[in-house]
Amino acid sequence: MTATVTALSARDLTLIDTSSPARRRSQPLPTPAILRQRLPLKAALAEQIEQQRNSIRAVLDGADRRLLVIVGPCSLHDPVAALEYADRLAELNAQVDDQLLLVMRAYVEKPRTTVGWKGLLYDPHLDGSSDMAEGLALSRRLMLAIAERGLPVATELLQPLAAGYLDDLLSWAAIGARTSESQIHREMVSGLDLPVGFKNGTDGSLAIACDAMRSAAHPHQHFGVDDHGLPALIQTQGNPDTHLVLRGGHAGPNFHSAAVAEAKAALDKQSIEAKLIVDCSHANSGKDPLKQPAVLDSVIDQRLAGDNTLRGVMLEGHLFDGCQPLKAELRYGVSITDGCLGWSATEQALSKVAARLRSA
Ligand SMILES: O=C[C@H](O)[C@H](O)COP(=O)(O)O
Ligand SMILES: C=C(OP(=O)(O)O)C(=O)O
Repeated sequence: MTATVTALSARDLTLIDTSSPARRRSQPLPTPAILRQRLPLKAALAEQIEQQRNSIRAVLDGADRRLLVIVGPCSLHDPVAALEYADRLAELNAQVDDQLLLVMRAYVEKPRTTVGWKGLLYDPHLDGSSDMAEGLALSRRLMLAIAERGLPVATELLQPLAAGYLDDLLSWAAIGARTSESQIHREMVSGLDLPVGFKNGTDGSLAIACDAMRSAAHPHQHFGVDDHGLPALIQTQGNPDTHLVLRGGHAGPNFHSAAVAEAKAALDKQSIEAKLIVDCSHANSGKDPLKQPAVLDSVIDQRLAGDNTLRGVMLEGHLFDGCQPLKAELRYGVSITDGCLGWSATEQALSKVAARLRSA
């Protein structure tokens, strides 16, 4: 029976009448194994990524006193602009890496409050054609290119079925505010060999992220698909490298010292060590990207005042300030999802942080 199933090729699968319900149609995609084979991760780059994961772990554990900075576009939509951003970030990295551990946001999946463009992985031509086979390949190519520039790659893992196409390239991942409470995401994290941040809920709830960390630290047995696209019982070992990302909530920001103290108390209640990342964007900036440097400054003030549980920050930055609606004529280097801080303000803000930390 197993032999029959595993012998089916992608072409055979297209010939099977799956009697799709009227509201659903399906189209085969390459499996994770096939995509990884087509766009392989070479041994030297795999070694670099392993070292970068360890460096991030060391910062989060407090063994390395640098500040983790996860920075980059809200979403990647234009490969040329994404790589220009990566080149600039790699250049900045050379000047600040004594104080900051820079990681580039390479977000190819976007969770939507209702509907909207769901990211490069889903719709790489930005026109609703949903060429997901190309989206998967392009996402992998871009992440490889960013990693080849020496930068650690971060992304949000939104669709667990998509993780297997990309997770070997990641040094850090987020579970977003809309999915931290999901058992399926917690199970997935439990099987990932990389540091993962759980965001507080969109309503500001810390408890769901604390529960998520405890769940993801455990081994799980769960339903999934293997690298060859076949249904599988997945058995995970538990992930010890998770942490809380404070992103604010409906009631307002949660980066001020009182909110940070509240987060630490919530973690302490569940006996989880506090290793905090503050997302300077989203509800912490009231969705005004230009307010991110002020949030960043406040985090650095708290760190310099002695709070060494603040181990990292996240910033949404692109080549130019703001955002634009997704339409035919797009401005180069401007986000098509949440507003971002432009490169010059980002560079200035991060250079200032490095200088402040250096002279502390
Ligand atoms: O960071 C991105 C957005 O805040 C998130 O994807 C939700 O976006 P939306 O509210 O525009 O759908
Ligand atoms: C969607 C994001 O964040 P959050 O889950 O906090 O809304 C993001 O960082 O792109």
